[in-house]
Amino acid sequence: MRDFYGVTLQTPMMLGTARYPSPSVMEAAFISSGASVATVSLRRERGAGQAFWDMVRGLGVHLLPNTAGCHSAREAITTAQMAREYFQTDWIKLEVIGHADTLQPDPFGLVEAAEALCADGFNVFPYTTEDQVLASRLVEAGCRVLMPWGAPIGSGMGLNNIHGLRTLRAAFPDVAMVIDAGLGLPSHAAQAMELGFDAVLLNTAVAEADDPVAMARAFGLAAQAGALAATAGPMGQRDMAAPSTPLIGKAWL
Ligand SMILES: CC(=O)[C@@H](O)[C@H](O)COP(=O)(O)O
Repeated sequence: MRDFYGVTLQTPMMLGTARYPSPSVMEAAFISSGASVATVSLRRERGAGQAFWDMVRGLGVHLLPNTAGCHSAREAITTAQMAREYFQTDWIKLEVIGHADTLQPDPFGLVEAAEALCADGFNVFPYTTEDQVLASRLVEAGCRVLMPWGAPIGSGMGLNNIHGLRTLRAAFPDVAMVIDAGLGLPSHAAQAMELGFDAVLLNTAVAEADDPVAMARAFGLAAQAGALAATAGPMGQRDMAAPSTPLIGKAWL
C-alpha cells in the first residue's frame, strides 16, 4: 500500500463522523468498520460539544479534519488553519465546493488553496474529480495524496466514471489515492479497491443505513476484499467463452 504522508494505514477504510442517529451508533460503526481514519469537520460539528470530540479522539484512529462547506480558497485556508490548531495535525482534507447542486469541487479555488496550504506545511488531501489536468496541478502544488470522487457527495451512485478513474490511477503511480464520496454500497468500495486505489472514504452510506453498525462492517470487509483482489492479480477478460473444465488432458496447468 502507498503511504499517506509517511503514514501506512492499517486498513484501507476512512469514515466520516456526520449524520449518524447518535454518537454511540457512530462509535460502534467505527469499531465495526475497522476504519483507520476519521474525517472531522470543525465548521459543521462545532456545536457537537467536548464529549463528542473526546469520543472521536478515543477511537484511536488518525484524524483528518476537512474544510467541508467552504466555497472559496480563502475560506478553506482559514478553516484549515483553525483545524490544525484545534486537532493538532497537519493533515487536511481540502474541499473547495464550486457548484451548489453537484457539490463538485471548484478546480481553480482548489489549486489556489492547495498551493497555499502545502507552502504552509500542511499535508493536503484534496477532494477532486477524475480530471487528470487538475490532478497534475495538485501534484505540482505539493499534494502527495489525491481524493477523486466516485460520484457526488451523498448520492450513493458508486463509481460514475470508471474509465476516468482507471486512467487517473494509472497516470500517477506514486501518488496515494482515495476514492472519496458517492459510494452507496460495499460493492462500490470493493470495486474502487480492485481498480488499485489505496483507500475509500465514505459517510452517508453508513450513517443513513437502517443498521449503520452492520453496514460499516460490510464496507470494511468489502474494502479489504477489494484490496486483496488487486494484489492477487485479477484474470484478464476475454471476448470469447473458454471452458473452465477441459474435456481432455489435465485439469491443472
Ligand atoms: C466525510 C466526508 O468528508 C464527506 O465530505 C465525504 O465526501 C463523504 O461523502 P459520502 O457522504 O457521499 O460518502
